Amino acid sequence: MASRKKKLQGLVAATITPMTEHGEINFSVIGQYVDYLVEEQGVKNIFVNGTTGEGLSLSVSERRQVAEEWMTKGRNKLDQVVIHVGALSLKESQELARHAAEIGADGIAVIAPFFLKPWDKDVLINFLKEVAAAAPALPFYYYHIPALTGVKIRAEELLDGIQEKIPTFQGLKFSDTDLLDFGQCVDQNRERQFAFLFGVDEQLLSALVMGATGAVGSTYNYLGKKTNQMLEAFERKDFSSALNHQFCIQRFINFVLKLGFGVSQTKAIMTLVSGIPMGPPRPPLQRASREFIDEAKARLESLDFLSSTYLKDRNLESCS
Ligand SMILES: CC(=O)N[C@H](C=O)[C@@H](O)[C@H](O)[C@H](O)CO
Ligand SMILES: CC(=O)C(=O)O
Repeated sequence: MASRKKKLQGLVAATITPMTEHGEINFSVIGQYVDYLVEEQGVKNIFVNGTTGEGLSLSVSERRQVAEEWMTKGRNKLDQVVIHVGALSLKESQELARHAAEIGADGIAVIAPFFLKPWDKDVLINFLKEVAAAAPALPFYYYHIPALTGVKIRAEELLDGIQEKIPTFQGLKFSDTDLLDFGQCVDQNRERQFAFLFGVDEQLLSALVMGATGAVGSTYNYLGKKTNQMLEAFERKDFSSALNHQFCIQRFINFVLKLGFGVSQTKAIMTLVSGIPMGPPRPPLQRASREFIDEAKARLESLDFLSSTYLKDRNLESCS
């Protein structure tokens, strides 16, 4: 049985893996990154080596080192560190799961294998079970991201009876816009203490209404503070101000989505907002264009997401 420490709640930043200009991992800024998340964004949970962290583009050895560095630098500062250990090779995934347990992580998460794919629920559960069994004391989260894995097995179906197969199952990270599926995951598991973590940042408010207990996302790296204000408004049942916060966040995300938004752009935006150099992404991803950076910066400023004194006197559609 997994050690039932406190349930993973609130915002979880999907960490970026900082890189040098030469494409090597830049471990030296991770300590600063932890402080930035905690102090500037009010975010104390992280999800390491996921989509945003380019986990699948790193070698197993790099993934181990990145996880270790976050554990070391996060000690006594972060609440929970969840390590994504999904891989195409079950062996590698198990190795990473065992390693996460050894270094004292708070949980592991796994995506569906996406090259030779599981074709139905039982096949997928069997794969996940083998990974979970390699870290029998760690809470296990299934990371549902069908648009990227191509594995479209509904989460609701997967969760049906999952605890009998995977005793350490503790929750779901749901990165999809199907709120029927998400709502049914919550509705059908009310008796269980699962964490329901939503992963589409621009739609989080709707997921909160549907019962989300928290959220994992890339934008919480730099919009954590803003999103926390939305969570607080929701908690005190001030839905109109929660909606204002969500619309404000949407205006930014909508803007960058139209320019073309992914991991490379997340790295550029985080560099801009935090001042911590995140570096380029690893191929096949390409660094964000100069035009993207300039436009994103102007937008961040106009929404008052970037502290900029010179803009203060202008007529802003400020969100604060
Ligand atoms: C595909 C992807 O990376 N999704 C992220 C998490 O799952 C989100 O945090 C998005 O980056 C965010 O919602 C913006 O679309
Ligand atoms: C967003 C997210 O959860 C990830 O990057 O894996």
